[in-house]
Amino acid sequence: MNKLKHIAIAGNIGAGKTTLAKKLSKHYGWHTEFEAVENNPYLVDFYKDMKMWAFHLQVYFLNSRLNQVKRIREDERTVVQDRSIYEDCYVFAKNLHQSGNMSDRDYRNYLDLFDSMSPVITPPDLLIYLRADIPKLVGQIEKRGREYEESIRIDYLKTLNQHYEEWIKQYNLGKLIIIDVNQLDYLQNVEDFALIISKIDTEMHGLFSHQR
Ligand SMILES: Nc1ncnc2c1ncn2[C@@H]1O[C@H](COP(=O)(O)OP(=O)(O)OP(=O)(O)O)[C@@H](O)[C@H]1O
Repeated sequence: MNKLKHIAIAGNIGAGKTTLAKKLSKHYGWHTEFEAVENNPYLVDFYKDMKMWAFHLQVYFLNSRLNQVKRIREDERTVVQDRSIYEDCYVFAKNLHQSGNMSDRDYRNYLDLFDSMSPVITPPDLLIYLRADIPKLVGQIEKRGREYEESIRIDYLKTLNQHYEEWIKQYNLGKLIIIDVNQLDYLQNVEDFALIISKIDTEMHGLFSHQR
């Protein structure tokens, strides 16, 4: 059996990471590490003015995610993490730079900081990427009704999705499961959740599980 100690769930805003992390935690008895959303001192300002707050927010997320990675490593339990540190850098920061919301010098500064941190970043044993198209993301963002997310534009979600696909195509730091969640409702539908469990069980116990 392949022991999984650190599982990370990756995916765009509204993909359903938190819901899945909670369900997996209940099913397997895994401990959870969630994103610090409510106490985030920059998120509300960032959505009002991305150009002004992009760098501050990215540094905040990078630090908070590094602390998560350290806690997970020190924890004896198996932990499921809601979003990996790689997404902050290779999806969100990259997207903000390419869209002109983060200047060249801020982006270089950020990448240097990420490089300096990289010796202490350990990748998850298993990464579960939730792939979702724009209508699904929009539907779920609307459903949860966070006021500060009302200003999110379709373009922003689209370019994030493109960066997600580029990143996942070359991801080779550990086991990877890609789940297309467009037609799934693993919160309400037992069969949909069972499908995900069977994929994870295959990685843990399967004859054909392999290191990518
Ligand atoms: N590195 C980042 N750069 C910019 N925004 C970020 C970053 N990381 C997280 N966020 C923002 O923080 C908020 C919370 O993250 P998100 O909604 O993706 O998590 P979640 O609530 O766990 O999502 P899910 O619906 O998949 O459970 C979102 O508005 C998201 O855009």
